[in-house]
Amino acid sequence: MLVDGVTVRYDSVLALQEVTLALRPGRVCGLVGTNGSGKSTLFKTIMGLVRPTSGRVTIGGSPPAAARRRAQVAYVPQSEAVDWNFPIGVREVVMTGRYGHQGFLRRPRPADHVAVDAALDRVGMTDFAERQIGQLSGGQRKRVFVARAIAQGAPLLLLDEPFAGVDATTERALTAVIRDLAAAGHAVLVATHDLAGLPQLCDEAVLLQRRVLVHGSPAEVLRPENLALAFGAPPTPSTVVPAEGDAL
Ligand SMILES: Nc1ncnc2c1ncn2[C@@H]1O[C@H](COP(=O)(O)OP(=O)(O)OP(=O)(O)O)[C@@H](O)[C@H]1O
Repeated sequence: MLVDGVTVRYDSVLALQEVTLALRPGRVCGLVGTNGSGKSTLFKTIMGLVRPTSGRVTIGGSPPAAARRRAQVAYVPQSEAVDWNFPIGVREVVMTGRYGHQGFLRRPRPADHVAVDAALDRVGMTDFAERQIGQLSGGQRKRVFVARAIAQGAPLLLLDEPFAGVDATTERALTAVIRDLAAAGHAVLVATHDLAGLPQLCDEAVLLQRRVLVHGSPAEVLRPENLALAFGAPPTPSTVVPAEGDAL
């Protein structure tokens, strides 16, 4: 996946400026920045939901819309972007990740059910498969949407703040799932505000502030002078260094 010199404007707001980023199979790239720094806009642009003012995105050499039609990219949006009152069960949500595999009639085949069961199992949500999504906790909802992305089997996974509002156990579990997906050859871009968790989660990270301030190893991104560039003031050490013995 290549984001090549992408600039995005919403009327008078310059949300992204000349952003260039390549994601490679088998690697997790963290996306870090303040509120409003353009992270969600970058995801939406990669998905083809927002059109760049200039520059372009290619996924496997194709434009985003074509990549989406071929189920080449899976997107887990921020929770606020989902209508939780929509009457749909957990299993059905995960099955929507299989649409790209089901042809025009969208009739699930045995392989689709196998993929959905495996994905639910992978995120520890098998026991909740028949629940309505509106009856789940915030952390359980995150797991369901990650399961949908897993079931889709897309080479490129985009996760917008999967750890927002989840407890430490769920964050560890989701981190392990994301690492496994990379080990299986997926390219993963994950937005997170959890700086302390970056070294466990990512192979590389990007500091975004409308443009790419730094792109490097987690350790490089976490250098105080780099964080000061993005966040304005040096963060306290506890936000940078994982606590000793914290086996995330
Ligand atoms: N549809 C829109 N119309 C106008 N401006 C928008 C729109 N969506 C986002 N913006 C603006 O673009 C900028 C980037 O927003 P974006 O949602 O991409 O940031 P973010 O890094 O995802 O923030 P957060 O961490 O709060 O989710 C912000 O200034 C925001 O107000």
